Amino acid sequence: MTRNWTNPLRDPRDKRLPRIAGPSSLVIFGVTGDLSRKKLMPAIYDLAHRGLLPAGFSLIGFARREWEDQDFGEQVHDAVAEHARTPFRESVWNRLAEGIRFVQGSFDDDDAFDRLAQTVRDLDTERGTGGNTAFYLSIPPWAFPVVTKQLARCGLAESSEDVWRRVVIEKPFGHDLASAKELNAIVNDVFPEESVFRIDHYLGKETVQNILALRFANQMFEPIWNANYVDHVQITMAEDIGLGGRAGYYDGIGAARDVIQNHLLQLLALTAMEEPVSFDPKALRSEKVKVLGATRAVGPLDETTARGQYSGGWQGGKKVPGLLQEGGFSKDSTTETYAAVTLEVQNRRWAGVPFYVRTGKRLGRRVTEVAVVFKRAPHLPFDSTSTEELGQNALVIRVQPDEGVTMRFGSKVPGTTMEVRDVTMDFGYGHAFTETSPEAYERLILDVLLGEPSLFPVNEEVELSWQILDPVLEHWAKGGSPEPYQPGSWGPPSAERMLERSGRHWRRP
Ligand SMILES: NC(=O)C1=CN([C@@H]2O[C@H](COP(=O)(O)OP(=O)(O)OC[C@H]3O[C@@H](n4cnc5c(N)ncnc54)[C@H](OP(=O)(O)O)[C@@H]3O)[C@@H](O)[C@H]2O)C=CC1
Ligand SMILES: O=C1O[C@H](COP(=O)(O)O)[C@@H](O)[C@H](O)[C@H]1O
Repeated sequence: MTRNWTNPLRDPRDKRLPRIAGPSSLVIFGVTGDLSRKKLMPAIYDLAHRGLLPAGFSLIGFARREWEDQDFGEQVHDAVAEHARTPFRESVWNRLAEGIRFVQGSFDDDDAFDRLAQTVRDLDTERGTGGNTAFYLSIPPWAFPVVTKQLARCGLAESSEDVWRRVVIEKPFGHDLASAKELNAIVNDVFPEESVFRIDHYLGKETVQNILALRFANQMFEPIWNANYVDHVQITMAEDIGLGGRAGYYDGIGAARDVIQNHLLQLLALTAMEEPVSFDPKALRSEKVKVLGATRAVGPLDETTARGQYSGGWQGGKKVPGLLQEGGFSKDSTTETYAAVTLEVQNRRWAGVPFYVRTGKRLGRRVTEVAVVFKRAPHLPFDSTSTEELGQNALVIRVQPDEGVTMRFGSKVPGTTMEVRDVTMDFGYGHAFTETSPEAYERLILDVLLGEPSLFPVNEEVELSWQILDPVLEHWAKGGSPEPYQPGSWGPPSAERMLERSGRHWRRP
């Protein structure tokens, strides 16, 4: 017997309200993993709490542990208690718990997948899920093909007119262009492209979606959003945490594959693309494909890129290990934890404008931002001493943690002389809105259940992103070890030199 989750106060005709998913269940592979515990299970609870899950919604965990449904339920409970964003409500939890099931097995275990297929059928009968099922592959990238093939073998990948089946694949999708193409072929052999949801959780962030609103809902930015006015763009994703506990995934992958190939190139695409004719998923993706197709890494690569690895030292008053001392990393690992690349979008709008992208672990602070830095005014009718403290105008999209937008420009310093100094004007989500942002995974899981594809990159985007990055990765592969950098710093010295060569500097956000 299932109960309805829908909020009776909601008017289904109100277009501003999020849609509620139809009858369905979600299977998570890798439920004992970091992502599932910190993000996926809490996001499902948050969706339930907001009344956005359908009656009879069911959650199936698949993992190697010898668990019963109840043990898995306890794991979900603990993850929710620790990481959910909405308050814990017994009534919400009880309804969610009714639909929690667990299937024990490993990826090469045919019997386990057959049991999974039976569980999906049982849930349709018991809870009215309609057999509609999304399979979330929150597992190491090497396992994407094997799990996809298992789903095909046991008939779980087959949709029909009445029943949908969707697969959600985490990143990184492949480790270079050739392997991404191979993986796409395997996945598309099993699931039609419209049933494949490749996750890039940055696209689920409000502040990232706001890039398009900022650019295309306003008149004042677009006229100057081009090479005539923009000097360069800096895209930064800095983290202060290290990689303790993540060696199994990260060693051999590194910062560029982990983050630049996906999140940062998506940020670049949204910043640089042309206006889509509509917000229809096809129109949106086609503009992203065009801009990624025009993007190249600029050389000579030993001057225009930088690659580093954090060493041991002091960070925030605490002694922290270097990457080579973190558990599970090989003692001679050449995996980079810092990567910076110079890119150019080779079209009329952006010709000659460098896009500098960088990411790193154990940096000075956690911050993600897109900074569009403008050219200097062609003429300054002031004494040179009056403008000593005037920098370049900039528009900074603050993705996180202090979400908002900053505009930097020169202003007269109050007083009897004409002195101009940089000031900033801020828009902050916390001040401007009473509404809270859903967590990225919450939005994306809901979109999967709704079959709404706009926020998921298509295979062409993934492949073009590898095409951009591959020459850099090949160059680095020839070059030996990454350069060490101090924890709490802003990366290796080569990253500073990379910009200094053109008289520019990285921002210190
Ligand atoms: N963690 C994060 O912050 C983010 C992760 N991602 C992506 O999410 C995915 C998962 O990452 P993460 O959670 O960190 O990885 P973890 O290493 O923490 O988890 C991997 C999961 O896969 C399971 N697993 C591994 N091998 C098998 C097998 N042979 N049979 C059954 N289960 C198996 C593990 O089970 P067991 O416990 O039995 O080993 C575990 O549950 C990756 O693709 C990653 O790129 C994306 C964005 C952020
Ligand atoms: O995809 C990833 O993202 C996280 C950072 O996510 P954020 O939303 O907190 O910015 C990063 O730590 C991880 O290495 C990477 O796989």
